[in-house]
Amino acid sequence: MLELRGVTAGYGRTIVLDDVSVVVPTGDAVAVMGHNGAGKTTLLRVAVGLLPVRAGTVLLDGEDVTRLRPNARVRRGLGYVPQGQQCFPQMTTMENLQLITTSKAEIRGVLDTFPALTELLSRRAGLLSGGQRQQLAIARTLLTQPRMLILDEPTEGIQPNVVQEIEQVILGLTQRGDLSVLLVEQHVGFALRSTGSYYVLESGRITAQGEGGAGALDSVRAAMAV
Ligand SMILES: Nc1ncnc2c1ncn2[C@@H]1O[C@H](COP(=O)(O)OP(=O)(O)OP(=O)(O)O)[C@@H](O)[C@H]1O
Repeated sequence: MLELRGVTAGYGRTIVLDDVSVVVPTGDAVAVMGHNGAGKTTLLRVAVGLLPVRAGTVLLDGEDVTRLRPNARVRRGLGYVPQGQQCFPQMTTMENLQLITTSKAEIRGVLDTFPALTELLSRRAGLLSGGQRQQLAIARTLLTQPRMLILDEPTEGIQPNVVQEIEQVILGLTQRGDLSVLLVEQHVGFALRSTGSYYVLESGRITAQGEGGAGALDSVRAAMAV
């Protein structure tokens, strides 16, 4: 379980998150939605330890990790896929995976989740499509064996015709049951389909929260229209 409790954080003199609390229960998937600049990425950076809090606490499986560095949080089971399909472009798909593990069994395991990558193992990551690179970025993070996966706008910058492919992959991950997922998304319909509960973040504050599913669409749209 990941819990952000009363978190305030920002950059320089600017406060971006103001007393924000979010809970991702073990095995569940939670979406955070909000307009551009609402503070979604900042929230994830705080969760991962890339940005210190000014007030509040970050708990991972009940342990206070607020002062722990990102690598210590990764060792405790946190996996982070930042925006932008980040991989090493000059290296092949396989080399990108082998930077995380040389275990053939583990790589085979992750390729079962991303069969589209199997055909692309010898292709340089820089030559993959955005959707393929996103799958590689998620696959690399899964190889670190996270219990809590944090995804920052995985469908951003992906061609509309492959967004659905990414959505299916993420849906599979959120339904695995052994993985908790915190997902930041602008595609409200997709975010609600793939998660059990949601938060709306606007101007650094949580303005709505509830259970996910198609029934929540109107409430979320109303909260985001304000
Ligand atoms: N490194 C930084 N230094 C200063 N201000 C920043 C920095 N990163 C983000 N901000 C500001 O913090 C605010 C929140 O940004 P953040 O990226 O968290 O929002 P977001 O909801 O993820 O937006 P988007 O959907 O556009 O990614 C914005 O006003 C942004 O300009």
